[in-house]
Amino acid sequence: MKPRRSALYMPGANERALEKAKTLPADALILDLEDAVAPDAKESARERVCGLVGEYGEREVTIRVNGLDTEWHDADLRAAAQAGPAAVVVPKVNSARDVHNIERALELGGASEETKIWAMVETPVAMLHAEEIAAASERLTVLVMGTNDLAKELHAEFVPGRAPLLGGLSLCLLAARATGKVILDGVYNDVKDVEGFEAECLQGRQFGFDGKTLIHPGQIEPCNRVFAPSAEEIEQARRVISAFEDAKAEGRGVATVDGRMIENLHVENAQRVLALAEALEG
Ligand SMILES: CC(C)(COP(=O)(O)OP(=O)(O)OC[C@H]1O[C@@H](n2cnc3c(N)ncnc32)[C@H](O)[C@@H]1OP(=O)(O)O)[C@@H](O)C(=O)NCCC(=O)NCCSC(=O)C[C@H](O)C(=O)O
Ligand SMILES: [Mg+2]
Repeated sequence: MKPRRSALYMPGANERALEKAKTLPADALILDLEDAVAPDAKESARERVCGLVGEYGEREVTIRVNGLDTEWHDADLRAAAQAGPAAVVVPKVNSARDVHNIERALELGGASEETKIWAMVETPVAMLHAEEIAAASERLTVLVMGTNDLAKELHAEFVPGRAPLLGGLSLCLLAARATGKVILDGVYNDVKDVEGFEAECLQGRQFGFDGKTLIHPGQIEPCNRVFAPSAEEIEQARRVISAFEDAKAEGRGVATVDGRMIENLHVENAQRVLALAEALEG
């Protein structure tokens, strides 16, 4: 299991941030050529970012290219295919056909099979097509929520608890789980609001997201903490597995731990918790 608790965006035009990220403990990095880069800096940012892909050690390094309907998209994908990041992050993916076009462009650009597609889902159409997007390709491994664009398109307001966005978040989560893909939550814009940020991480985790996308180094530590299993959860997972093993040895398919029923499905959850804990240790 590959931990994706935290994925930090870095503007591709910001040399200082790109340098600083070499020492930041985010699980994944998203070198951004889209929203955070002004039009007249797109080409220099593309060159810089593609040259930096190998500079961040073990972490998963991805490149966010410009959207399919922009003048920069084709050149971004060609350059990314050659640079060989862990994934290209493509904004505003709206259909299976979009995914197929990205896949074809990567193949034509000579991308290695190791370079995956992370599709950003951030429009009303994408919410309604989430399953076909997620299922469109084996190369597509991760869905990434774009909650700023989604709120804009919905004419929704940002409110604590994100009630206006919950329908879209749920549809994308259902699509990710139905197709066996990883899914990352959207960004939290107020980089000074630590409490609000942590509450949103917790909400994302409780919903079932695998991790969250971030915009500032200060968001990494709380995000990694919230999305990692706690010592109590690890201990509980071990107890669940052990109680079920004992029950099975006695010919029973059900056990209890602290008065709660344990069946095979709870064991699968416990195994997932332990797998993530081990991946984080290792
Ligand atoms: C949000 C920011 C503009 C805040 O910038 P600033 O006020 O300059 O931050 P600080 O002074 O607190 O920075 C402290 C140090 O940290 C470095 N830094 C800041 N941000 C990053 C980063 N993202 N990665 C790496 N390093 C970073 C600064 O350089 C300072 O370093 P030092 O000088 O050594 O102390 C800024 O944080 C920022 O630009 N964030 C990223 C914005 C971004 O990428 N936006 C696009 C992605 S989000 C998106 O597109 C949403 C999605 O599509 C949707 O629809 O929802
Ligand atoms: Mg967006």
